[in-house]
Amino acid sequence: MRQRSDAAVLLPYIRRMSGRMFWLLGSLILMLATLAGSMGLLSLSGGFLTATAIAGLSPVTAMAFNFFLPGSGVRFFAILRTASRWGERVVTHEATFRLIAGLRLWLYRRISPLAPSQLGRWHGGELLNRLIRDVDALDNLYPRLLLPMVAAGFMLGLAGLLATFMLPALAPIAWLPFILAMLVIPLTGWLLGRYIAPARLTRHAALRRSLLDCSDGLDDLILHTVAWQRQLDRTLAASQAWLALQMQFALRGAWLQAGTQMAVGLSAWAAFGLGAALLADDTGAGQIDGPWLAAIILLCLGSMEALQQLPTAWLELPGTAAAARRLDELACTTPRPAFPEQGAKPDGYDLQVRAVTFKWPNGPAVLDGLSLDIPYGMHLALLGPSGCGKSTLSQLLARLEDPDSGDILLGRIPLQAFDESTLRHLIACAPQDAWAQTATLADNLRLAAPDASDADLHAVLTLVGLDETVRTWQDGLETWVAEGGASLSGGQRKRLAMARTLLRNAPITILDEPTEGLDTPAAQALTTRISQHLRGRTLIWITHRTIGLDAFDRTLTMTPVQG
Ligand SMILES: Nc1ncnc2c1ncn2[C@@H]1O[C@H](COP(=O)(O)OP(=O)(O)OP(=O)(O)O)[C@@H](O)[C@H]1O
Repeated sequence: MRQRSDAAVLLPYIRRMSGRMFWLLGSLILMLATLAGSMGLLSLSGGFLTATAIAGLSPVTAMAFNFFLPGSGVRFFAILRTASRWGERVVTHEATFRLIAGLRLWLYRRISPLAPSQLGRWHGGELLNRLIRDVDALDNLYPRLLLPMVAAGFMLGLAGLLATFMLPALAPIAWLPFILAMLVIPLTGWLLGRYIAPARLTRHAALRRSLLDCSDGLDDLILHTVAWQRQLDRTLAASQAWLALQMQFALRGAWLQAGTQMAVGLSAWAAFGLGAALLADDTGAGQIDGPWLAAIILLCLGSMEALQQLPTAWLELPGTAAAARRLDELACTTPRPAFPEQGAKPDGYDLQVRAVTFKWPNGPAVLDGLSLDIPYGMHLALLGPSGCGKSTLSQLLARLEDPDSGDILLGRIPLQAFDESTLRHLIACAPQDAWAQTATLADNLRLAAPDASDADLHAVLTLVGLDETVRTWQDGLETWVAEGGASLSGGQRKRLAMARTLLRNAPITILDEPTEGLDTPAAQALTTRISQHLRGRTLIWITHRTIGLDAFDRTLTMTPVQG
């Protein structure tokens, strides 16, 4: 498939600026004022100093010379430059933060409906990279490229017009900074950055992935010395590859910057050479006098102020487009289980699985024509050998995935008819892999029920057999849980996730391997307690263990799909 051009990729991101027009316009006006201040200050000062020097040649002209008008002009430009520079920084930062925050929000909205298996396509580090680094890369587009381009185009065009009007012979030189800004720098920068800027981005992503693998798999990797050494070597190689590109990129940026400065310097010298030949003599013959010529030369030099951001911004532009492409890839993924905005209301809580088949993308066929009735209030134990599809069925029931064919009905209504919020209120599910947020224990529980009181939390912890332990901890419910639940034992993490699910008080609860990591008496006690607690509501209990199964209304043993 042909890759879309950088312009086509970036256009939608430029359109997204429209919501922040007020801030962007403010930023542009202040940027223009800063440039006018800087260029005016330099040019007027040059003209003023030259005029003062000439006036000082004779006492008569020195006495008659008006210092006050140009002096107040210099003061005006100096104050304008300082004040507008400060304002421009404040407003441009505000505009950028708002744009980037809006962009992040847009991206989160696009990816939040994606199923875990869809997001699982990306390495965790890669996802992080796209959410952080790629979004940040787009700030090159707004405050470093588009706004300075518009401001430079306007001011350098104006300066070119002014200089041409004052001395038409200087026109080719006076328009040089404008041509640099609008043509030479964009073209050279884009060509120089065409391959290196996107490669810099992908190498950085590779480095981040490798580093995250180091930290995520630290325990395992250290235990396998060879693997650890190999991982370190890989990370070091990724780091060196990225640094090499950084160096090349910086070098190209420096050359482009130096080339721009040299061109501006040469234009000032050319203006000096050409203007000197046209300088008015004592009799007044000639096209321009000394102070005006000095003003024009310094105006040429002052144009560097308008140009200085552009080389790096253009060099980075292909990288910015690459970042936008990577964001598009994420944002344009169609959510597989798509939920309606306004869904059906439940008419009873009986679950019916009708001839369901399911195969994971690039994976095995897991369910082949499965049919199952789970009337409301039934406690069902789901057993079967590892890999037969128990967790997959729970994901279909919770609508994290949709069946390839067949239907799942809740109160005779297909699951697809419910909006997400309604469905999540009806079916609570604790997946097999228990996850914990880096927060306090109470915060982790209140993810499911933000208004739950401490008494509610203790009650649900008692149910899962964790309350006694928590009460022995110095900070009790306020105990800090380390990243991914690393400060908890496997069994504690599991029970925390289960407690969170039970807090939801849903009519249907699915618990995947709830007794994993518990000894037999503890597993038996937990099964009995939860079964009693959920009596009258539906419970689907996925397990390998046969402990406490007499508490269930029905036991179903799944078998792997053949072939
Ligand atoms: N997200 C996924 N992407 C691709 N394949 C998957 C995914 N999840 C599960 N599978 C595959 O589907 C099959 C059924 O897995 P599942 O987790 O449902 O089995 P299970 O019966 O719950 O196993 P266990 O008792 O070991 O938890 C397995 O072959 C597994 O490799």
